[in-house]
Amino acid sequence: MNNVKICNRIGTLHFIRFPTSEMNNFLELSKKKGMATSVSTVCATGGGAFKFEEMFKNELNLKLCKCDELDSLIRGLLFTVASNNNECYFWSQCTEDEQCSTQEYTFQYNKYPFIVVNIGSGVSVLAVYGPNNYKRISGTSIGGGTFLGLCSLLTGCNTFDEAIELAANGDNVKVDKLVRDIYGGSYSRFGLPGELVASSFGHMNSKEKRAQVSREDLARATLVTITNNIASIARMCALNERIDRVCFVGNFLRVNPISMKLLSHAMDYWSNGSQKAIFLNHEGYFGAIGCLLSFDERFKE
Ligand SMILES: Nc1ncnc2c1ncn2[C@@H]1O[C@H](COP(=O)(O)OP(=O)(O)O)[C@@H](O)[C@H]1O
Ligand SMILES: CC(C)(COP(=O)(O)O)[C@@H](O)C(=O)NCCC(=O)O
Repeated sequence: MNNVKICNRIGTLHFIRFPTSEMNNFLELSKKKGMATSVSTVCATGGGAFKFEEMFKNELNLKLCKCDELDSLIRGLLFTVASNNNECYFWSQCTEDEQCSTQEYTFQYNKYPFIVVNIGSGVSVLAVYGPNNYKRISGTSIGGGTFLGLCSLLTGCNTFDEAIELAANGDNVKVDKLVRDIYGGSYSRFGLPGELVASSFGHMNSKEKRAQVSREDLARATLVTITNNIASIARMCALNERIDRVCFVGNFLRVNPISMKLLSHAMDYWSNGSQKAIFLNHEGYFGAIGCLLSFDERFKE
C-alpha cells in the first residue's frame, strides 16, 4: 500500500502471509536470518499472539507486543479506508452473472454506524458506532475454516486456492435442492423464486444423484452453503441494528469472487436494495495494520 503515513513518515506497506501451521518454519527462518539482532519486539494480534508468545520468547528471544484482534481489525480498517482512496468496492448487477462487475465505492468512513463481518476461520459480526466505539453483535462457527474443512473432506483438495478453483468449475444445482425441485416453480406467495436454494445438499440423500455429482459440484455447493448462511446472519444483524452498510472482510474472501457476488446479491435482493455489501482490497490484513498502529502509539509514549 503506497503513500501511507505512519509516525510522521510516508512510505509503502508490504504484506506477506503464511498460515500459522507454518510457524515452525517461520521461526527457523527468523533464527537463520538473525531476526532478533535487528528487532526486539514483534507486533502480533489474533489467537496466535497468545498461543505463540512463549515460543517467540524461548526460541528467538523476541517479545510479542500483543493487541486485541477485534480492536486491531476496526482500527486497521478505518485507517486503511482513510489512507487509501481505492480501498473499497462493490459488485453491481449481481442477478446477471455475466454483467456482474466491481465498481469503486467511496466509503464515508467518518459516517457511522456500519457493520463489519469478519470471515476468518470463524465469523464475527461487529457494529461500529464510532472510531473507538464498536460492539461484537454476533458470530458463527460456520466460516472460512468450515468451508476448507468440509471441502477437503468431500473433494480431497489440499489447499484453499484449489478448493476455490474446483468451486469455480462446479454447479451447486446438482447438489442442492431448489425451491423449484419442491414446488415445480416459485413459491410466489412468500416471494421465493424457483432458483432459490431450498435445502443445501438436499439432493444428496439420493444414491442416483450422488452418482452424478463431481468434486467440482461438491466444492461449489459447500461454498454456496457457507456463504448463504453468512449472508443470512449478516442481513439479520443489519436489520436488527438498523444499519444499511455492511463491510465484508477476512481471508475467506481472498480470490473468492463467487462468495462476494453471492453476498452482494443476497444483501441486495432480500433488503429490496436498502442494504449494501462493501468489500475491501486488503481484506485479510486489517488486524495486522491496526496492530502496527497500536505499536506506533505505545512506542511514542
Ligand atoms: N492460503 C490460504 N490458506 C488457508 N486458508 C486460506 C488461504 N487463503 C484464504 N483462506 C481462507 O481464509 C480463512 C482464514 O481467514 P483469516 O482472515 O486468515 O482468519 P484467521 O484470523 O482465523 O486466521 C481460511 O479458513 C480459509 O477459508
Ligand atoms: C473466535 C474468533 C473471534 C477467532 O477469530 P478468527 O481467527 O476465526 O478470525 C472467531 O472464530 C469467531 O468469532 N467465531 C465464532 C464464534 C461464535 O460466535 O459462535
